[in-house]
Amino acid sequence: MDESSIRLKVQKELSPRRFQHVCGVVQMAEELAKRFGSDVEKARLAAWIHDFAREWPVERLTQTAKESGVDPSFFEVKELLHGPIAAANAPEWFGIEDEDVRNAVRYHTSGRPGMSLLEKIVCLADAIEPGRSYPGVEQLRQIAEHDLEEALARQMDGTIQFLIKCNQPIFPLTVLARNELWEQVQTKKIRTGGSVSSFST
Ligand SMILES: Nc1ncnc2c1ncn2[C@@H]1O[C@H](COP(=O)(O)OP(=O)(O)O)[C@@H](O)[C@H]1O
Repeated sequence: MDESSIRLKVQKELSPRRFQHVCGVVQMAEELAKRFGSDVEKARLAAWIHDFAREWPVERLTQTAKESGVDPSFFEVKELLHGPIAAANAPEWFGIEDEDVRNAVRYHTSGRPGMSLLEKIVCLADAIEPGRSYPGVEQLRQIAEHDLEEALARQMDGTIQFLIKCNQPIFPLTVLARNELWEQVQTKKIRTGGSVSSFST
């Protein structure tokens, strides 16, 4: 399926507001892919399909997730199911077989340890696309100008803090991803002789 057919299929599935968000993620993912040397086409494809099932009712999400063989851990946090569902069905729905693209879709909300460059890009693009407005997003965009890992680590810190404040469960892979990203940031700074500044949201 070509990109414009995928775009149309996604548009039909989503509310105008959500579709606008997806367009923003595509734009941001392309920008980040160019900036950090990833495959632009793959970044755009993952961004187009990442929220395909985002507006489905929870019954449909759980039913489809079961039928699609989604990892049981995702059932603990229903808000995360739409990613793995789109990833599992990407070959059938969009003709997308690429494992890196599908993993970027699967983990776009939660992240995971050992994220590929493409996974990091899609995850961050989702959080800082031009339509997003929340305290701290501008600072994340500034950091994303030069450091993908630091921007993503700080974004995950923000999500974790938000979930704690709301007494919500935190998907364990997010914590592992966050720890690993900070380690990557520190290692990079030590190598280049810089320091990590503290940051408040
Ligand atoms: N790591 C996580 N662990 C648990 N719940 C999460 C996590 N990340 C996000 N969520 C929940 O999922 C919801 C949707 O997250 P969001 O990033 O807005 O997803 P999307 O980009 O798919 O719209 C959040 O409001 C939050 O309740």
